[in-house]
Amino acid sequence: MAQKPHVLIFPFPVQGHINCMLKLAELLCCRGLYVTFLNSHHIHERLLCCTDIHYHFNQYPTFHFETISDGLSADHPRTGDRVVELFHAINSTTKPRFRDILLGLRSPNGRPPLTCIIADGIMSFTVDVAKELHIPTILFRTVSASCFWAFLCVPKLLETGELPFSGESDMDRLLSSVPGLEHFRRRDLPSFCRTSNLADPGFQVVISETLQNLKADGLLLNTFEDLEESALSHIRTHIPKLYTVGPLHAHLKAREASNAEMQQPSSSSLWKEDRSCMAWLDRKPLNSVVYVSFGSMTVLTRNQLFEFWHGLVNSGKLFLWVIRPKSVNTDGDIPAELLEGTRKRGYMVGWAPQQEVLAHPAVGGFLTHSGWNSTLESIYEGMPMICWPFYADQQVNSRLVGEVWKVGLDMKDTCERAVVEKMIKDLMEVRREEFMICAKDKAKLARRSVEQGGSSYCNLDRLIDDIKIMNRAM
Ligand SMILES: O=c1ccn([C@@H]2O[C@H](COP(=O)(O)OP(=O)(O)O[C@H]3O[C@H](CO)[C@@H](O)[C@H](O)[C@H]3O)[C@@H](O)[C@H]2O)c(=O)[nH]1
Ligand SMILES: C[C@H]1CC[C@@H]2C(C(=O)O)=CO[C@@H](O)[C@@H]21
Repeated sequence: MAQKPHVLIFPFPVQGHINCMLKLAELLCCRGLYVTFLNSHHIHERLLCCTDIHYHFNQYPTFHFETISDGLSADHPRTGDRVVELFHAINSTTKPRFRDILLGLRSPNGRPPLTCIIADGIMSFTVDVAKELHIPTILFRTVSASCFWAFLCVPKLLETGELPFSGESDMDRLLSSVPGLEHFRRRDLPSFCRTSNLADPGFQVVISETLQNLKADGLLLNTFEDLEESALSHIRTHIPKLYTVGPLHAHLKAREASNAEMQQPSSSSLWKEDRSCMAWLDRKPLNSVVYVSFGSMTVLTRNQLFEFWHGLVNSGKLFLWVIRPKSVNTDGDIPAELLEGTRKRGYMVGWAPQQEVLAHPAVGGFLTHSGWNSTLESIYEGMPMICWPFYADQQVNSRLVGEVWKVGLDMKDTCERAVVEKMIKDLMEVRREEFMICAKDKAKLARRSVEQGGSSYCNLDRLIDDIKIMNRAM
């Protein structure tokens, strides 16, 4: 009889990628598959220091962590503004070492040989290395289907002359030459497209990675059919083997709810969660608090910090704000009215248990950078959003929120205090009803997708069946 399948999961080493790929790993372990999860040394150390992840995964005898260098020094900030350095380091250091890891996993100690790889779609070198060793690879792109579609359309946009555009010119012009991008303006394209220089390294990396994704044996997306129907149907014309299995955090929760033996989900935070904010929320009225977080990679200028801060204080609403260590320079004087407004109505933490915060009855709105995990977590909780995208896919996601799903407001490209104040008042009071109707509707669809018989539930089954077929063919 064939041994159980063994999958190597290899995320790009940043928080937003680790979170959803660990959820996938756990879902596969629940179904009895062997999983080796390949972390960078840096990420792994942070996880060990900030979470009980080792203890949590001990419940799965088929799970195993491996580590590899990301090629950067320990003190590199690994923030969004310096992500190109991470790409270069991975290319020069991680890529050659990845081959050795695969060779070692062909006959690992006490575990079956590798059946296939599920690697991050932004590291498509994995497909080439695996092909050499005759190992199938499914890529997991952790962005929205809509963003992935926008990336796939870049060659067409170049051909029709809609790209490149120079500087900040005519940013509100709607795109018109490519099907599936009708709702998007220039400013809603991934931030890497905001360049007149086609040799720009950020632009080059993401576009060439996206085109390379077509050579994998399949593509996984952390989304669900009812949320991004149009983008998904366009992608399928290029990639028929497409598995939508999201929202993964909810998918795992649903499996846990139906299996009394499974432990509660574990945190995979790279910073220590400050749980004191939960007690603060417990003392606040229903739907009264604006939760503010810009994710794991955003950096703010001092001016942006103060604009947001004034806007929040002037809105008169309660707010819980995550200010990640080293994400902004907070040295120097802080205006007295901000300190006073925060003392009366605010609470700040370095890192929060975000999924629990979004599920808390006191929270009524989310001011977010529109990272894809945060967007899905908010959708799942029926939480309306104000979006201030920082970079990459976030410009696309915030347009989906404001214009396509109508579950909030897109504040992109400004954070003037008056705009922040007005949008908070609109979200929490003036236009609350209209946002809540759409948000509740999307939340219902999200929950249905991960229940037995739902699209993501069935697609995960299909993924596992396909992995079993690969295993038999070995
Ligand atoms: O105080 C906090 C703040 C965030 N989170 C969690 O951290 C994750 C953040 O992920 P995401 O919202 O996707 O943002 P980034 O960390 O910025 O993620 C990167 O990866 C994402 C997936 O590809 C992209 O969408 C983003 O643009 C990219 O910056 C989420 O699961 C949050 O729940 C916490 O647990 N506590
Ligand atoms: C590091 C960022 C550059 C591109 C990556 C990405 C993707 O297109 O897959 C999305 O968000 C970021 O985390 C990645």
